[in-house]
Amino acid sequence: MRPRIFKMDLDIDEIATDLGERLINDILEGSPIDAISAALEAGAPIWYQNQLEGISPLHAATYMQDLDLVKLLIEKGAVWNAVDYLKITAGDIALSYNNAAIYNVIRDAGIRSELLLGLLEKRPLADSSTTLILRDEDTTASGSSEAFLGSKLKYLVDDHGQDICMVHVGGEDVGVMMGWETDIMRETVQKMCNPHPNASHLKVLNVGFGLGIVDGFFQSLPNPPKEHVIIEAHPDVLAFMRAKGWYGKKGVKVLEGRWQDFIDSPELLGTGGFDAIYTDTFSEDYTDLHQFFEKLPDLLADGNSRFSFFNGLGATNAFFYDIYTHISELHLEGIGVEVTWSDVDVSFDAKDGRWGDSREYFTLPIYRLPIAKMKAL
Ligand SMILES: C[S@@+](CC[C@H](N)C(=O)[O-])C[C@H]1O[C@@H](n2cnc3c(N)ncnc32)[C@H](O)[C@@H]1O
Repeated sequence: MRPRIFKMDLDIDEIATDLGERLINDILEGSPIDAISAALEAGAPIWYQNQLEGISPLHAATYMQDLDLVKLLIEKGAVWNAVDYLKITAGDIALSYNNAAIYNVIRDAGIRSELLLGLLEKRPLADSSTTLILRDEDTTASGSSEAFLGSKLKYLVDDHGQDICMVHVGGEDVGVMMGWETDIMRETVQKMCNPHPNASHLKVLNVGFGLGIVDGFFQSLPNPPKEHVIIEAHPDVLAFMRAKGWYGKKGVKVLEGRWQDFIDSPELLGTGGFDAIYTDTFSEDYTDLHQFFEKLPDLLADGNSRFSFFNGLGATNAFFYDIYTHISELHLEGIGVEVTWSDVDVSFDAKDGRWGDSREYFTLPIYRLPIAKMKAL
């Protein structure tokens, strides 16, 4: 029996390879949609990625800019987030052709499938080599909260004078927070607090201190917050905060621990709600962010209160970044919170050595900054 089963497996592999290669070639040669549809009906594997470049039928149809075929393939279950050997998705190809119609079809398929599956499990690695980038499992300090909170952090200033908080992950340094994000943090505080009807007595909540950049901007407002709560979980960051005098600042209250430990506690719920809430953690994934979103109705003071978060998931690929941005908007909308987005140009120093030898976790030229508010009833 065994050799025969083995032989059958081989045959099936060969047939799938043959049909898959043929399917992709036919698409690239412009075969009519009816012929492609018939090939799929006859068993040509829609999931196949060719041997030469690792492209899928969806990549091929997108290269051909054939909207109807793209729709058909999506309808038949094409893998919307397959990446070829160069880590390019069909969405990236549509983007490079500036083909909005095809791009939207693929992006919406991605959004639907992620919403359906409910959860985007693990934060993607910049150098992921799997096909399913959004679901990459990462148990290191960059993707596992437990591993991160048990790791040693380094605070340093690089050759460009940039402040960095670093963690060492499997042979490489990863920035937990880097000085180049200062413009993002400045803009975020401006957009959350200026103007605000409670500007003279703001109540602010920030989750994740890092380098203290965003907290520094809150403190630099013309009227520093009346109450400024900071939740921080990492012992090395807490030591840094103590050394920099944050525990003694007027109005500042440091809650030592994970936000999950405090989210339902009287320390937060007893404040009567916050005027501005920001969250920017590390090693957490979209699932955690989504859980935080769901607590917002209890945490925001009123219709003037604003929420923002570091929108950095998927930020090494324009297509995945767009998917995360849309999914967060849809989830926030689902809990009655509406988001407006603005762009922050972060391309200015991209080639200016801001990464050094560390992992590049944000390689896009534009940061999409969210400002969210409870919808008026
Ligand atoms: C990217 S940094 C924040 C940077 C900050 N926005 C700034 O302007 O400098 C992330 C911070 O979140 C902290 N952190 C990670 N997971 C956390 C959690 N579950 N609860 C609270 N803090 C967390 C990390 O220790 C780190 O200090």
